Amino acid sequence: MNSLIELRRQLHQIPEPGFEEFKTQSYLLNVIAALPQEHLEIETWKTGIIVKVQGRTGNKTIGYRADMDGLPITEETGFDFASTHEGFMHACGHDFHMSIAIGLLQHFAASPAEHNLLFVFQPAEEGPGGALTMRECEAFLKNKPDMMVALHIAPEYPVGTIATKPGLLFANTSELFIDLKGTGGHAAYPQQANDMVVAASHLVTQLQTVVSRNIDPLDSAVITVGKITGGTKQNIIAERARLEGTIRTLSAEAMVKVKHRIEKMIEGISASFECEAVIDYGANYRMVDNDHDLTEQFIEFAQNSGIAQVITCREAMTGEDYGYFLESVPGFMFWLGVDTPYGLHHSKLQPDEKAIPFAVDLLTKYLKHIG
Ligand SMILES: CC(=O)N[C@@H](CCC[C@H](N)C(=O)O)C(=O)O
Repeated sequence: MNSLIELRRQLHQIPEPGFEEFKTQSYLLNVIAALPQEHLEIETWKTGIIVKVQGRTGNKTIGYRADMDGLPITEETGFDFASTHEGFMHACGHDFHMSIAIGLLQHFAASPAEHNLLFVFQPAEEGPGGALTMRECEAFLKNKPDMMVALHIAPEYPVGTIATKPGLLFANTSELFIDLKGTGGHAAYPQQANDMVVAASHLVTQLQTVVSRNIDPLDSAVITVGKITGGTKQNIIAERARLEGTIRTLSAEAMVKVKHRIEKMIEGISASFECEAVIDYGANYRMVDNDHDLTEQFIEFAQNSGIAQVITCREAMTGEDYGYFLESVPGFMFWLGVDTPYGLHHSKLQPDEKAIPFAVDLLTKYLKHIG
């Protein structure tokens, strides 16, 4: 199992943006090529990989999905195996997700299950959402699974704990990009210009009222503006500003309402600041909707396994393009405890590597059990 920790550390050093996971793909292909090949069919799709393990009877196919991309974060863990890609980091656990998938592949390539297994190494989870097109690719469709399983690391739970629930687990998401264009000018002559830094500041403040004033308090939504850019120099009034953010809702109706309110606010900003305002919603992820029966069966299995603590958790406002797979194949996702004080997308995220052999053990047993 130490080889899996080493593998995770290798992957951790080469985080790459979505659809640019070239080194990651090549590294994984080499690892997979070293496994017993007799029962394997390996195909690539863009920077992703799909590996089928032919089962003993092959009467059904179970998909296992691991995402591959990193995030534009400068790592501050102090690890001696920290990212070698400046400004990029595996800060959402995808190095763990891939390592666990390889651990399962190692086991089942040597000793196939009753049923077929389809390992889906999927690019671009953080954006723009590789699952949406990968679920339509030939390598996936010709072996379309009867059910799918995936996990996500959870910093807040101890190693040995998993958490999930039937039904809604992760939110609907929409990216949010707003471009403002006014008139630039000399800092000393504001009357001749139309300042987009001021317009953007008003807009960010107004956006805070959408959730508090327009969404049913018993429903939930989030609007986060994670990045603002604007202007060119401290003594030049900014001609342009750009807001980049994300919207999260637990219902499709709330997403429609939030977008409607944002559009109205943009009209208002545009009128009051006499500027152009253009909105783009980027990638929209479907909620992760866990199949009731499969999730309950998995919870029961894990509770009886004697190796896992199981928590029935609440839904989270995180997003996952795995929701696209679950739209066409029944299945579920669960949280895997990795016990670190730093949250997902944090530059100091240090998940406990003991979670890797734990997850491989639990899922090996589960994938045999459901055969
Ligand atoms: C688990 C996780 O952190 N997922 C990401 C998904 C990103 C969705 C999209 N790019 C967006 O920002 O809306 C998340 O931020 O929840």
